[in-house]
Amino acid sequence: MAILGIVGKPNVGKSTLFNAMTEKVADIGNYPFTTINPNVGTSFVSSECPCVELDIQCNPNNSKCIDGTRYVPVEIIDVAGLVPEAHKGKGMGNKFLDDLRQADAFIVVVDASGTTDIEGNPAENHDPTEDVKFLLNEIDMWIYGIITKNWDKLSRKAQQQKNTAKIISEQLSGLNITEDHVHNSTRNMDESPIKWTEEDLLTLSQTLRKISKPMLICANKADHPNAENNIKKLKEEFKDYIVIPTSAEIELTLKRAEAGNIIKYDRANNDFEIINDSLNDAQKNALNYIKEYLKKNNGTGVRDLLNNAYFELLNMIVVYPVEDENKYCDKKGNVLPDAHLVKKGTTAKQLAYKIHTDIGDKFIYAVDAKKKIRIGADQELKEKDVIKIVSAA
Ligand SMILES: Nc1nc2c(ncn2[C@@H]2O[C@H](COP(=O)(O)OP(=O)(O)OP(=O)(O)O)[C@@H](O)[C@H]2O)c(=O)[nH]1
Repeated sequence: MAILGIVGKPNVGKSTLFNAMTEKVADIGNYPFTTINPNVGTSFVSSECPCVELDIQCNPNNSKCIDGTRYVPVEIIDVAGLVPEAHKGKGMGNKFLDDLRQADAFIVVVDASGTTDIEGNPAENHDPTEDVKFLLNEIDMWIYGIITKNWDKLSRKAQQQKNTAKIISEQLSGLNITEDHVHNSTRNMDESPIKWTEEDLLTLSQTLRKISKPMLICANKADHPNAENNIKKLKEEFKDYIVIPTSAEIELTLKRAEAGNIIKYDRANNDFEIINDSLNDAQKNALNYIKEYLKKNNGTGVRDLLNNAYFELLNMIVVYPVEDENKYCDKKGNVLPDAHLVKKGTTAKQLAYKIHTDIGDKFIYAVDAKKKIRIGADQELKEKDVIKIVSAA
């Protein structure tokens, strides 16, 4: 499963966002945490369940379906400890970088209200585009640090063996950087690595960061009056990135009000209903303000953030393997039991391998259950496909 890391300087709202994403609510269910690490949590991406289109009742097993929306669990890491020069081991530098290594993609959280300076202290009119640049630079410098460790020796070895890409990718092992990535990134550089300048190595680090750590920008505290301008600025400055305005605070408030049986939160429609009639005026006013905010901004942005991270940035789709293509169920009769998040381009046979190595090894063909047609091993799957895999017994 692809893991998403939340990063950003202190006080931008990372913990608030992490809690808003990962705190359990009764409705969505109690997923056991897969790890005992307190900064790792389970959240959900959501997409329309095929039960709507097929007009059937589903009984999900590995995910939840609420009013036709399927919630598929994903893992989130709160990567705490980013301070300037974290790459040199300042603050919790090494822990920060270790967590970062585990993430397949990350959400860069910035304070769109401009009320925290580069180190996370209270400020006025701070420009959040600076924070994004600072974070990218930290990661570049971290990669640069790894590549250039023992560079003299390493570059000579690469030169002798005429296999620069292999040697650099080995040096960066654990970062999802392949030999091909390095090969493509060094295409325009001198053939002899011993001739590379510091600038060449920095550019290489940047290119490798872009390949190995896709990111999107979360413009948090979007509820603050100064946020609008800063969000515009972020979108203009980082045209190649997805920028999502969020109010983690409002999302967390709603989630806790839901857990406390004060409201019924209708996530799909960005609305809620108050179900507790003992609220005081201040509480009612706060909830009315939030209702207006949701209407005006199409929600708190937190759901968009997760969906964009998985469906756009990581290019994933949700597919539904079944064992009976007529009843859309597994052996026990559970209808549309499992939702699998897979990379766009995943083939029927690759899905078989994801379910079980044995099923992959003995794959014969698959069936598109919605269309009731046979599909071959190399057929690429589409969003919301319901697939039966036929394998040799
Ligand atoms: N207005 C507003 N305030 C927010 C929002 N999210 C977080 N905050 C506030 O910002 C402050 C910092 O939030 P945290 O979640 O602790 O920030 P952090 O990035 O985890 O900070 P560190 O733990 O120091 O790294 C708190 O006072 C939050 O209440 C938001 O969406 N809107």
